Amino acid sequence: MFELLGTTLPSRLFLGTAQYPSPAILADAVQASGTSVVTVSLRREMAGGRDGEKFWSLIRSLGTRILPNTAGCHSVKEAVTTAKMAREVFGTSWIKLEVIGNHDTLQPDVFGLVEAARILCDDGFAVFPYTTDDLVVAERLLEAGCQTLMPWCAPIGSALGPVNLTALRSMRKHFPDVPMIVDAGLGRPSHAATVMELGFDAVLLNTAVARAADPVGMARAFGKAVDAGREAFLSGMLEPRDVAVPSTPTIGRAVFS
Ligand SMILES: CC(=O)[C@@H](O)[C@H](O)COP(=O)(O)O
Repeated sequence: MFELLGTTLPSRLFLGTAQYPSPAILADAVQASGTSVVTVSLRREMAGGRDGEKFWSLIRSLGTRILPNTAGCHSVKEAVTTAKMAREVFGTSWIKLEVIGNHDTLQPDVFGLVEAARILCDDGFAVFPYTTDDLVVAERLLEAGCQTLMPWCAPIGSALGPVNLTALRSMRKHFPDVPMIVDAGLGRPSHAATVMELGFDAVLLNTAVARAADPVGMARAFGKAVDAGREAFLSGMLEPRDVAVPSTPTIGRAVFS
């Protein structure tokens, strides 16, 4: 169980809803993963000309909490407007805030992010900011009113996994009480387990499941990896050592002469 902003979530895996081969596979993947939160891009789905209301109904029918996002927004104004539309469409004040600053890396524009976060927090939103692993930016987001952080793992869609474990470790250490969901760039279940072992509260991913050869199987695998990583974190892992330490007793060995 995961207590997040006064809500109890049964799973620590958040799943994106884009790029699945079909709506039926999306629904099956969500179920197989055990996720309790799905994120949906208002702007991208509308721009894609999907059958709007039909897609929103499918999302609502999944039985999970919905975390709308501002994916595809490149300015503060665009992100704020999209967040307000999402609040109306889905009846939630939760918003995953993305303000993209670079076309190639899809890196967040951290200046615009802080500005948009402040506007939305002041307007009563619970803002989940998609950010880098920069500690100063994280401080500014918290000062702006965010109660959660979503540090990146790697560029969106890259499947690279945690490219800067040292920075992620440092984020966790500096903000031990802030719920942190590692977002984007996870490619394999082992990546999810790795960040959960560091003590992060949850992970959010999309591409690695939606574009897998078998999205339903991959969704299930990610669900298990998130649980395994969390349990390992809670169980107290050994620190790696440079020297060998026998794992079987060395006293009382049989002597052959
Ligand atoms: C769906 C969504 O919100 C993505 O923008 C998110 O950041 C996931 O990234 P991946 O697709 O790399 O998992």
